[in-house]
Amino acid sequence: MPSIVSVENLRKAYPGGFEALKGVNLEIEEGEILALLGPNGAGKTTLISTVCGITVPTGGSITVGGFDTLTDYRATRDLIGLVPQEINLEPFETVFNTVSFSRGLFGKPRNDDYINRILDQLSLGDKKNSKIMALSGGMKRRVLIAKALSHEPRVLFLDEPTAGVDVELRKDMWDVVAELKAAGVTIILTTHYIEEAEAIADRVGVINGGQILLVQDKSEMMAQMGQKQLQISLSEAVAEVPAALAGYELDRADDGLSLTYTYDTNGERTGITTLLNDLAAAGLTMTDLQTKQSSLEDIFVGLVKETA
Ligand SMILES: Nc1ncnc2c1ncn2[C@@H]1O[C@H](COP(=O)(O)OP(=O)(O)OP(=O)(O)O)[C@@H](O)[C@H]1O
Repeated sequence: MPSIVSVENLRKAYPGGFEALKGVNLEIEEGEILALLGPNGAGKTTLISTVCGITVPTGGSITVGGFDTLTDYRATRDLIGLVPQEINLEPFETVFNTVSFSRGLFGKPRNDDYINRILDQLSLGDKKNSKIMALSGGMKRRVLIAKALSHEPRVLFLDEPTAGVDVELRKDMWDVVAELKAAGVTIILTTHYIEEAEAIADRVGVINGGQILLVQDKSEMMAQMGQKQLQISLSEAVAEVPAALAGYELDRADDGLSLTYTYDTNGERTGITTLLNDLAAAGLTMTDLQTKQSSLEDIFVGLVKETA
């Protein structure tokens, strides 16, 4: 699939010298949902702002729909909708006008049918004449999405769409995102929530310290999550893994009191039975066994720790 957004060696140093982006490369495919996962201060908002032309990079280049964000700013900005983290709506304005004005700001001719369609799609149809101040927090977030879609962008950036939102509303937002994807919009969202990335993304990018550490298909991540670990507690510490068990690639704990065996739950055989027999044959006595499923969270925490 062709890239709709292409980010090459992107750098951003803020005045004062702090480098929030340190050479980011990222290809976003048309029609996908990409989740950018990263801890506070990782550079997610800076990356989005730079692609949207709000923040000027100090190095590298970005194209959107083939246009350069610096030399063809207008063309790229027209292709992008941005849903910001903060709710910044005019409280006394109606929902319809809020969204329709936003379209006007992009120089697009008035199109009430289109605005009504997105309001319906976001379940705001019956609120179109309500004032913003009369809406719940969840509805205000939907208005932000409607505003971002008002000029018919092809790419939608959602910056922490469900931060501070309750579980039910979060699921609601996930449904909205899935519907937008079905309507052909490419979606990039930033999130702290690993389960959010797991639930809705096609691909997941992990960002930390201004660098993209990994971008992977969610299904590949699922395959990684298929890995399980068996922790074997021993009655006596071992100084090293016995040579007879070398084939199992066991990890020895620092105190020598346990060994961890990693196996693939998707495989035909786990190898556990033979391992336990070989352990006994090597003269080791077990006091306990524990299994642990590695999750996207483990992968994420491990990656972020490595680069901390
Ligand atoms: N205008 C600015 N001037 C100086 N430093 C900034 C500025 N904006 C952001 N930073 C710094 O750049 C780093 C990345 O910030 P950014 O907001 O992009 O992170 P983030 O991943 O979006 O974090 P969060 O999840 O907390 O929103 C942070 O260390 C932040 O303090």
